[in-house]
Amino acid sequence: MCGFVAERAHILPETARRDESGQLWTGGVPLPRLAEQYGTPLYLYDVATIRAAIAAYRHGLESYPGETALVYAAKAFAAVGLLRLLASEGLGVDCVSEGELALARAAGVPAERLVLHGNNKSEEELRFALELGVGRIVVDNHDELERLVAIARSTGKTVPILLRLNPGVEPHDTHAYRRTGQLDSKFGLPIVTGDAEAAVARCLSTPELALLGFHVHIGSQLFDLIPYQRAIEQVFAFAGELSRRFAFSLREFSPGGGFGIPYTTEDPVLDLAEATAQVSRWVAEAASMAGLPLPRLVLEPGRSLVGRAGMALYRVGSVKRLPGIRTYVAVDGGMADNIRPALYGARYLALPVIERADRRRERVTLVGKYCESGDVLVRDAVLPEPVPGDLVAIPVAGAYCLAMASNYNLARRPVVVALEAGRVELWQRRETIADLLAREAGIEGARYR
Ligand SMILES: Cc1ncc(COP(=O)(O)O)c(C=O)c1O
Ligand SMILES: N[C@@H](CCCC[NH3+])C(=O)O
Repeated sequence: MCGFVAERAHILPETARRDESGQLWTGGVPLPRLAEQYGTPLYLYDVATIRAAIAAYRHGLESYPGETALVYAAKAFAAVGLLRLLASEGLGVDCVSEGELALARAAGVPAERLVLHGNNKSEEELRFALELGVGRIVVDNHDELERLVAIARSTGKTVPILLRLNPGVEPHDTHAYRRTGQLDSKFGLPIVTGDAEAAVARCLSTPELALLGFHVHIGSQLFDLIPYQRAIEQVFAFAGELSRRFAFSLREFSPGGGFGIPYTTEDPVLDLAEATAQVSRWVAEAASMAGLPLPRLVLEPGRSLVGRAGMALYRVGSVKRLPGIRTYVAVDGGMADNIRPALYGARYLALPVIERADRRRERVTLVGKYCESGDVLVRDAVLPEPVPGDLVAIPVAGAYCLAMASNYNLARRPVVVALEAGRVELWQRRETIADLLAREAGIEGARYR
């Protein structure tokens, strides 16, 4: 691995390297060849990086003296190929819609390893989840609870649930849009207002509901772990209190997901194994302080399992130089496949897929091809003086890029491949124009060519 890759090792997939000719490789595959074969924009996933992240979580969970489980938050990125891989590694899947549930089942994830989340689950979603026999429904609010009671009564099923609590803890080190633990949030039953307790009482008086425990998720892209500690303390103090007053025992607890990952070389780095071990210890301590037996501990990471494994490849199509102002380098993707810079001001690095020692380096603004001035991928990319035809890679594109992709300007969503030990596995083909037209009414049989 040359210095260029070494300096960026923690934001590149684990298997990334540059060969002597300057070509970037991942998973034993030369990326220029990959782009040639599958076209661009292309999203690749390095399987070794995903496996390493799972191993780090498992290692951290060894610090917990009770039963544990890992559940992947599919909202970060969902594809059958990925969910199959995760299921084969023993993970469950957190879903937030019928679509995600269906995809997970299609991938063969056992229903009992599925968890249904959401702050406004429809009756159809709840019924579908019960039909599948999902392992947990995480109830977010009173209205949902009543909906679920009615469905459970009509189907005669007992529903295994967790209550999502709002611990009233605000993580400050992330974008406001990614905070969920504060009282002023649409998510969860607040402890402080008595809503959580009312929901527990409702569950305990409803034989169709099997209340197994509590869930909290305080936010995403978090590096400071102290808010986790405070949320865990809140939940266990509440659970301890409940267990003294009701026939309630906390059998399961999930502190959700949310661990942050670096996107650029300036971002902090959280050691996943250490952070997991820390949270595990806090949960064990909080249970002991509250005089409760150890619950099953369920972690629910999304971004930190797949973010670093993913990389986007684009091809430059036009270069516009405004001397003294800036150089716009436009690639063949942009905000339709990665809305994060526009939505959160998220920062990324751009790397040349082929290093060109013969070209001077130029600071440029990497933009997409969509009809929005805000369609900027990287504001201050440094690349070998770009020309049309160049390939550009954006690392750490594995989470919440394609997951939030749109068909803006009727863009076709990119192809997705997984790379491992020199093998390429197609996870999702590129969307076709026929896919885009398929939902249109009144054009059956019409030709577009
Ligand atoms: C309930 C829940 N669990 C898990 C996650 C995964 O979070 P992250 O991708 O930050 O690990 C999210 C997303 O923020 C979430 O809302
Ligand atoms: N989509 C967000 C995070 C939200 C996590 C889901 N609750 C991101 O890209 O950072």
